[in-house]
Amino acid sequence: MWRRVASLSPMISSSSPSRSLARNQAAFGLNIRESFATEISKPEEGAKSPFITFVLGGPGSGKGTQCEKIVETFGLTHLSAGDLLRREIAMHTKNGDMILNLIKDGKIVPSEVTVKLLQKELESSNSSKFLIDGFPRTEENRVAFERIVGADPDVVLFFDCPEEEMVKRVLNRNQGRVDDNITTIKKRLKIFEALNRPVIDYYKNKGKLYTINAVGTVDDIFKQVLPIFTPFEEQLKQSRHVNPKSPLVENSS
Ligand SMILES: Nc1ncnc2c1ncn2[C@@H]1O[C@H](COP(=O)(O)OP(=O)(O)OP(=O)(O)O)[C@@H](O)[C@H]1O
Ligand SMILES: O=c1ccn([C@@H]2O[C@H](COP(=O)(O)O)[C@@H](O)[C@H]2O)c(=O)[nH]1
Ligand SMILES: [Mg+2]
Repeated sequence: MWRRVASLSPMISSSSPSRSLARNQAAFGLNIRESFATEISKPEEGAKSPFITFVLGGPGSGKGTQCEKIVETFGLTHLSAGDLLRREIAMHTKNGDMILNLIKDGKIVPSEVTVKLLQKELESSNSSKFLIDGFPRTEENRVAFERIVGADPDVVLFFDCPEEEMVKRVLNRNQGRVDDNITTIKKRLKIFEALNRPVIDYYKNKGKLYTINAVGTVDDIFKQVLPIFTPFEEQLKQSRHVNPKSPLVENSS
């Protein structure tokens, strides 16, 4: 579905993003002029663009939980950026130790690393509809994805949750994550406000953002998610659905 078309370096021009954003990113150890040579992919000639949903929200806002329900119902392929990074740690790849140290500290992994992991998953998948969970974390991530992968999201979900609820959920999560402790959570919340808010605002201005009140039961929250995908039903139907219970599966009789 995808083909590599060019290499890119440097990735970000000096004119974007804004100076205040640059200061924010620098404060959290990011280098907005980070330049790297990498491959740009584009959907193959004649192929339909994939349907991409970005799933945003603070730590513990319920992104992963709601993604599971979206997958069950609509058959999108779930790509969690955090899970891909944790897999690198578990597999002791060359970036594993660096990723572990950043995650422990609640910091953002360089765009090149995360975008390449996502790109690999997108390119090797037979699916044409994706839920990209926990990405982009920063404006730099967003620009890197657009330029390297060559795709824009169709939908951006933002799970809006008060900090104290997020902290409570993360501390009760019990999945053995190295970043589920109060010290790291405080850092992640700060980084979320400073670096992810501008991304949320960007998609709001583009009319692509759907804000969901993430307080309530999992099912109540999903009731807000369901109608967001209704206008895309036809588009989502055109690709194969993995779940036979999906309301979007065409009747085979
Ligand atoms: N609506 C909800 N009410 C109460 N608990 C919830 C709700 N949704 C999810 N949880 C629980 O909160 C915890 C965090 O949820 P989840 O892992 O889905 O969040 P997340 O946004 O993916 O977090 P992270 O960014 O840290 O990966 C989990 O233990 C999950 O079971
Ligand atoms: O695009 C990304 C996604 C994640 N990270 C790092 O991983 C942790 C955990 O991410 P979750 O989405 O909460 O699973 C996050 O705090 C970052 O340290 C990243 O750098 N870039
Ligand atoms: Mg998650």
